Amino acid sequence: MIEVNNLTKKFGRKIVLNGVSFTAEKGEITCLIGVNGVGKTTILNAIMNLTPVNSGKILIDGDKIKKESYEKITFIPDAITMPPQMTIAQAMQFMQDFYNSWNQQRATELLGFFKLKEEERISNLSKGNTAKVNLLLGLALDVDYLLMDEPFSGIDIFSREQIADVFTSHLVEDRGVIITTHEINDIEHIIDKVVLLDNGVVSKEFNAEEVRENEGKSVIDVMREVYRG
Ligand SMILES: Nc1ncnc2c1ncn2[C@@H]1O[C@H](COP(=O)(O)OP(=O)(O)OP(=O)(O)O)[C@@H](O)[C@H]1O
Repeated sequence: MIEVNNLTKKFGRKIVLNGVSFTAEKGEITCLIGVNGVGKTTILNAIMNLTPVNSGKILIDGDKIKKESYEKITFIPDAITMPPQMTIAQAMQFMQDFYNSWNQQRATELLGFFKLKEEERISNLSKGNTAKVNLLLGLALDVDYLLMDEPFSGIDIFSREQIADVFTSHLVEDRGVIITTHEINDIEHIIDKVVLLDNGVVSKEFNAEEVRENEGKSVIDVMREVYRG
């Protein structure tokens, strides 16, 4: 489990996170939702220890993040970090050379799932296919937790659906996934837990299925209540 406890973060005098707490379980997809600039990326960076925080505590399976933690948690940023002149095959080789946790079998399966061609250059890919390669490079690592920043942002409906399908497949099951988004159209069905962020705090944390069953409400219904008051 990832536990985020009372996280505060300031940039200069601007308070971006003002006591954010939530948990994300293994085997579940947790979605951090909030408008642009609410601090979603900052939270992921804080979990990975990529940005200093002012206060608060983050635990991964009960431990503070340490060197070994990077073998069980990975961060997939919202833009691909591989040089554009690389082919997909070269990017995969790079990852294999760099990470002990690279799983070539899963990578090959993901290539097929996303219908990507290894010999294609990253610079020649469409936006949707670039997003898929970016996800492939992260999902092919044998890690327990995956953090993904806006994996559905700015891509067409068919690519969104294909990416959503990968989340409900065996390629992701059993892992703990945290994704961020500012809109949940087309992806509501893949989400287990929702963390709504507003004004530097968690305004609501809930299980999507429970709210659907017990209150007959969709995630969007709850968002409307929270954000529109
Ligand atoms: N390095 C930085 N220096 C100063 N301010 C920053 C820095 N990084 C982020 N911020 C500010 O912190 C706030 C939160 O940024 P963050 O990128 O975490 O938001 P977000 O919710 O991920 O937004 P988006 O949906 O646009 O990606 C924003 O107001 C942003 O301008």
